[in-house]
Formats: sequence, structure tokens, C-alpha cells
Amino acid sequence: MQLLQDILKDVTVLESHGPLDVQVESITFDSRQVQPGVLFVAMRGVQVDGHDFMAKAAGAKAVAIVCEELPAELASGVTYIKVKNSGQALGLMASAFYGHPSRKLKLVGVTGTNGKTTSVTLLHKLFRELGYHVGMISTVQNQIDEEVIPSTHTTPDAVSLNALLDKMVKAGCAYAFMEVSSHAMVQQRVAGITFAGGVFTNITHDHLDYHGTFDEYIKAKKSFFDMLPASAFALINADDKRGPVMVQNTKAEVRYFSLRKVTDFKARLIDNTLQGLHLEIDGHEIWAKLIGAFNAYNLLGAYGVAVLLEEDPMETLTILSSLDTAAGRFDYIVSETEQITGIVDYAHTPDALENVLNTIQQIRTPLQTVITVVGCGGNRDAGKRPVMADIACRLSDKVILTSDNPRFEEPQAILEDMQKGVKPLDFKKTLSVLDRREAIRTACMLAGKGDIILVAGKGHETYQEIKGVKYPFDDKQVLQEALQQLGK
Ligand SMILES: CC(=O)N[C@H]1[C@@H](OP(=O)(O)OP(=O)(O)OC[C@H]2O[C@@H](n3ccc(=O)[nH]c3=O)[C@H](O)[C@@H]2O)O[C@H](CO)[C@@H](O)[C@@H]1O[C@H](C)C(=O)N[C@@H](C)C(=O)N[C@H](CCC(=O)O)C(=O)O
Ligand SMILES: Nc1ncnc2c1ncn2[C@@H]1O[C@H](COP(=O)(O)OP(=O)(O)OP(=O)(O)O)[C@@H](O)[C@H]1O
Ligand SMILES: N[C@H](CCC[C@H](N)C(=O)O)C(=O)O
Ligand SMILES: [Mg+2]
Repeated sequence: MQLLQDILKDVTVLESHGPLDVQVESITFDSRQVQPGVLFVAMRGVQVDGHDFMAKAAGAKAVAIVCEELPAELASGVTYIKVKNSGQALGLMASAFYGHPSRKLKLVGVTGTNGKTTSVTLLHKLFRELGYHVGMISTVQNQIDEEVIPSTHTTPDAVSLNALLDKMVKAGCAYAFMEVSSHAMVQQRVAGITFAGGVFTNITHDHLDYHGTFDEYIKAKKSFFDMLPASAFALINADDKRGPVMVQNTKAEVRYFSLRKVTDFKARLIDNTLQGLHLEIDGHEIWAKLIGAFNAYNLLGAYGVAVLLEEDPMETLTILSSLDTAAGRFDYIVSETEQITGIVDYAHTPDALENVLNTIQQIRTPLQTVITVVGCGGNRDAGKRPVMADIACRLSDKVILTSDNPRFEEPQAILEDMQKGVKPLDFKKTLSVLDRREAIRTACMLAGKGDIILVAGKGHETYQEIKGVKYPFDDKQVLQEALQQLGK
């Protein structure tokens, strides 16, 4: 419980009506959650405008309402606060309500199209091994040390985020590593959060349905570095051509990492096999369990963060070389009878799919056939669908196009968008099997002794989302069962 005037300390109030010395029990941006004593923040969304629910919130006895536009009639007993940007105000208020938990630990945010989950997972495991209590906020799950807290978003809303950070502080966490998505930046989910550091992994085609243009997407990512304080570091992948743009206006201390140039943190890829990566990092040779050249970037980034947080470089490298990947990231099984390698990967962007398939191409032998099963999500960037189908064809011997999470779109229509990317010459190696389970089974039937099957797009997800319902579905399990049933 906090006084409204205290929660508002960092917020620029344009107008206020009603007392400010009232007690606020909790903060919500959903009128359906309002109970007496709750502060309701009206937010403009993609579907509806939260301002339309102010009367409902007042009816449910909200103690105060924060909005960008005051209603024509003000309800009695409610304090109204007008602000320029509700999202930003929500972030600042949530932070104040929980006593600014992000200032009480060292919080590092990771942004970029690919590699966020892998990076924060590596950092969480690394800092646990270094002996600290550590928090993690990621797409797969949130964690306080080994305690798992299910996650609903890559970056939670401002209230959930601050509540989570507060829990981490109370559990004694010295560090927390979180993913910062571009949606979160636009919606100001991290407004008011103090970061000790920020990492940029890369930026490629994704989420253009939401951001409209690639420039807007870049701007959203860049705004994370704009908000970092002078005390923070900004660790940038120098091999991504947008790296320098990210830190054009940052106050943070900028550091770079690279596999190609001489920078603050430098690595060289010596070998990339199904057993892992052989790397040289800052002059030291290491073997890591992670597979795929792109993981050299994730490992190097995590190393850079640890060194910037003043950890011992050698100890850091020793631990990094022992760590496993995040769930559903180049996660593989080898079947018992026919030694078929089945790989499950969360590649759901053109760049990620290309990286994973290039890695497979590097580690395969000429005798192995590569079969890719891939689909694209509904109600998400449609522009990536034909591109992903084309990449799958270019880098595989056989391709089975299928469904991912269709959400509220027609699965067949998504599949047809993908098919448009298949070049006539590739028709003969492409099949379309709408049902994902059947598609995986088909791949297993087509696979011969020692072949490689890649099931891309859903990684760790344990469901398939169709018309608002999440049906149990686990790529790795389906793959394993199909191979077993076929006696392979
Ligand atoms: C596109 C997007 O980001 N949408 C988020 C947004 O929802 P929205 O804009 O549709 O909200 P809305 O339904 O229009 O409602 C507007 C406002 O009115 C309020 N409302 C609504 C109805 C009502 O009766 N009363 C009421 O007060 C809502 O609570 C909301 O505050 O605000 C919601 C509340 O915070 C989020 O849950 C929701 O995430 C949806 C579920 C989502 O799918 N988001 C994805 C795209 C996302 O955020 N992804 C990123 C990155 C993914 C990655 O690459 O890893 C992530 O960080 O997870
Ligand atoms: N550094 C990287 N560069 C390019 N591709 C990568 C990198 N790291 C991982 N990938 C690929 O991208 C996929 C997603 O990786 P990861 O989950 O770590 O990214 P993310 O940024 O968290 O994605 P999301 O935005 O969906 O949460 C992996 O399965 C892998 O195929
Ligand atoms: N978190 C990302 C990844 C989606 C993964 C893919 N399986 C899909 O459903 O499109 C998103 O919401 O865009
Ligand atoms: Mg992620």
C-alpha cells in the first residue's frame, strides 16, 4: 500500500482532480481487475481503448484513474490524473509502488531479434555458478535462482515486471538478466527501470506487422539504449551493421564484441560440430556445448557482460564451456535404431532459420539428407512467410511446410503465403502437410538411416495455439514418438 502522491513522484502530471493523499492498494491497467482501492491506468491498445473503461473502473470503486484524456464526467470519490503518456506513467508508477526494485540489484537487459533468450539463460546459469542469487526474465520462463515462474510475454507488463523484480530483491538476488522486446519498448513496459547494462545481439526481419517498417523496428530497439543511464554499459555486436546506430544517442559506456573485427571482446570460431563449438575468446581456447556458429555470439556476449560486471575472465570462460543451451534451442535427439538426428529449434524468423540450417549444412556429411519441417505463426508478420519457405528449400534436401500457431488466422491461408516463396525448381522437394503432427511423422517416414530432421519455429513451446485455445503440443516429444513408432 502506498500514497498516490508518492507513486506519482516521477510522473509529469498535466492535470489532477481529487485528493492525492489517498492510499493505493495496487495498480492495474485492466478494468476487469479493479477492486476498491485500486489505481486504474487507461491505456490505448491494439484492440480497444482502455479509456472506454474508465466509467467501469470508477463503478468498481477505483481509488484513482490515470489517463491521457479525462472523461466528460468525473465520478465522485475518484481522483483523476491526466498525463501525456499512460504507458510511461504506468512504468514510473509501478517502479515507485514497488520501491524501485531495479535500483536494488544489477539488472542487465538484452535486446535484438535473435539470441535474447539464449543470452539471458546463459547469463543466469553463469552467475548462479559464480555463486550469486540471480533472477531471469525470458520468453521461456522467469526464474529466481532455481524457482521457475511461468512467463506470458518475453518482457512482462510494467506491473508484473516490477513485482517480479521486487520478489528477486527480497530473495537476495544481486543480479537479474532480462529480455527486452521491441513491443516492450514501444509500450514503455520498462519505463522507470534502472539498467546496469544493455546488450544488443542483432536485428533482422521480424515483427513488421506491429512496427510497420524496418526503420520503426530499429527505432524501437534503439530507444532501449537511449534510456540507459551514464553508469550503465551498452555492449554491442559490432558485426551487425545496425550496431553503431543503436548507441548513437546513448549516455551509457559503449563496448563492442565481434567475431570479425578487433573490438573490446573478440572471438574466433575454430570449429563447429554436433558436439559443440571450439572457440578462441580473448586469446583463450574453449570448447562449448552449444551448437551453431550464432551461439559463438551469444557466448561472447555473455562473456563480455560478465567481464564488464567485473567477474574473472578465466573463471567465466571455464563455466561458460560447461553450460547447456536454453530449452528448444538446437535441442536434439538421435534415434536408437537408425541414428536419425532430430533437431528442435525456435527459429521463427528468416535469419534464425538460415543460421540454423547453415549450421546443419556445416556439420552434415554428404550422405545425410536434411529434411526441414517448418510453419509460420498467425497474427504475426506475414512478410516473413514466403522468405522462410524459400530459405528452408535453399538449405534443405526436402521440405515439409506446415502450421505453427495459427492463432486467429486460417492455417491454410498461412501455408499458402509460405508456398508463394517456393521457387518452381524446388517444387519437387516440397510437401505441404497442414497438421503439424502429421508433418513431423511424414518427415520421419521420409528419413533414412543417419539423416537429419529439423523441426523449426516452436522450440520450447508446449502448445499449439488455435483460435484462442492452447492445445498441448511439444515438437520434441512428437518427433521422438514418431521415430519410435516407425521403429527408426
Ligand atoms: C500487440 C501487443 O503487444 N499487445 C499487448 C497489449 O494488448 P492490446 O494492445 O491488444 O490491448 P487491448 O486489448 O487493445 O486493450 C487495451 C487496454 O484496455 C484494457 N482493457 C481491455 C478490456 C477491458 O474490458 N478493460 C480494459 O481495461 C487492457 O487491459 C489494455 O490495457 O497489452 C496487453 C496488456 O499488457 C498485452 O498482454 C498484449 O500482449 C499480447 C497478448 C501479445 O501477444 N503480445 C506480443 C505480440 C508481445 O508482446 N510480444 C513481445 C515480443 C515477442 C518476442 O519476439 O519474443 C513480448 O514481449 O512478449
Ligand atoms: N545470436 C544469434 N544470432 C542469430 N540467430 C540466433 C542467435 N541466437 C539464437 N539464434 C536463433 O534464433 C532462435 C531464437 O533464439 P532465442 O530464443 O535465443 O532468441 P530470442 O531473441 O529470445 O527470440 P524471441 O524474440 O522469439 O524471444 C534460436 O532457436 C536460433 O535458431
Ligand atoms: N514470441 C514470438 C515468437 C513466436 C514463435 C512462433 N512459434 C509463432 O507462434 O509465431 C512472437 O510472439 O512473435
Ligand atoms: Mg526470447
